[in-house]
Amino acid sequence: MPATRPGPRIDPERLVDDRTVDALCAVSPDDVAPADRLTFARNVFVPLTTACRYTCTYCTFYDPPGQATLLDESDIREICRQGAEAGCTEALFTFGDDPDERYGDLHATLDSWGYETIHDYLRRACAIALDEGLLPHANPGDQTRAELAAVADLNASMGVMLETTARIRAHDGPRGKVPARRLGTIDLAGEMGVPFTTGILVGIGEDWRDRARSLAAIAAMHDRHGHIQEVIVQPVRENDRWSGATPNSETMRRVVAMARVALSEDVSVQVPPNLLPAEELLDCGIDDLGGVSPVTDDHVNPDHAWPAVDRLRAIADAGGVSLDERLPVHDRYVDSEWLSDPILDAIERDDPAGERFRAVLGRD
Ligand SMILES: O=c1nc2n(C[C@H](O)[C@H](O)[C@H](O)CO)c3cc(O)ccc3cc-2c(=O)[nH]1
Ligand SMILES: C[C@H]1O[C@@H](n2cnc3c(N)ncnc32)[C@H](O)[C@@H]1O
Ligand code: MET
Ligand code: SF4
Repeated sequence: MPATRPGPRIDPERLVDDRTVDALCAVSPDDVAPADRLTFARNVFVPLTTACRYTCTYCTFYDPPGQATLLDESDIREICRQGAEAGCTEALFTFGDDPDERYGDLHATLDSWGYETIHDYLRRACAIALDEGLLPHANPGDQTRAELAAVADLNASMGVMLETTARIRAHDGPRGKVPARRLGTIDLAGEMGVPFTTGILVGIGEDWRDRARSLAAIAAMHDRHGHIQEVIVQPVRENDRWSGATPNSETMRRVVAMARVALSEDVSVQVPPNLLPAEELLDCGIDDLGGVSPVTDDHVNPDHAWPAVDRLRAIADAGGVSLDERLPVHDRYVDSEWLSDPILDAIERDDPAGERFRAVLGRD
């Protein structure tokens, strides 16, 4: 049995009352106003390691012990260099949650490189990204305070998908994600003033009340700390490990509208344009299309290619709204209250990367 992941927990049942859930369950797309613009970011996806202590049954990203990959420094540098050359602004570090003791080889390799944990190595990876002219956005799953503190100042923003507050079969067993632990991470990030991305995964066994509760829990986190910059409403997609259907358009329309009503206006509602037809959601309150990559695959959903920016523009045109590029951290967080000196320096520096970052900010 793996040891339970340490760190704070927040019980979602205590955070959200039934009346709020009832009210959100009554929301329909007719209740929301369409946004007047769409934003997106250009990124590279850097899959630091495919080793993971969890085994979410919808996920093909993780590899079992003995088969997991670990990028070395030159791999990381090369991906980032290509991204910067292609005009990207973001290095998205998405990888397995804190690999446990089953992954002996990985820990031996990290040790031989001088790192105690994957979190220590993430700090190095973020430094490489900055050095190559990209802003890091790390998505490392559950975090303790010490782990967040070890990397927060080298990230423009960070994120963890809540997925759902519900207890579902996809997260069952000793290697299942614990919603209270995910909420604990989101809360910690708020306490530490980290601009944060989170979201829900739709269609993994949760019901409508669970969706409402999950969105209301995220809203409660934002009420506490003001740090939620965007909420991703993501449909689960079929793959070799998950044969359940993807949610249909009607479901996605209703859940996006629910997100728009649950969250305050300063929180963006994002849908991933490679996983669903975003055109069908423009009137339900989305205002962001997330990160797309001209260079790398979406390693979590590798069968779903990123659309080109021209395609995003066609989506925006179809809805009669503007399309604006943004940095991984949303504009309203680009100040010294939210960002560390190393990140602000990178944005303000008189070098090609700084110019690229400021040009994107100026366009917004
Ligand atoms: O689970 C997450 N996925 C994040 N994603 C990934 C994306 O939304 C999808 O979850 C994956 O690409 C899977 O299809 C991002 C993608 C971007 O291009 C830019 C930022 C993010 C941020 C997150 C994040 O914080 N958490
Ligand atoms: C990086 C994020 O990708 C999402 N994720 C994991 N597996 C799938 C899938 N089959 N379909 C869609 N999203 C998925 C989870 O929400 C995770 O947090
Ligand atoms: C590839 S999944 C994304 C990162 C992390 N393992 C999580 O589930 O939050
Ligand atoms: S979704 Fe993240 S936590 Fe779950 S198995 Fe995949 S990599 Fe691990």
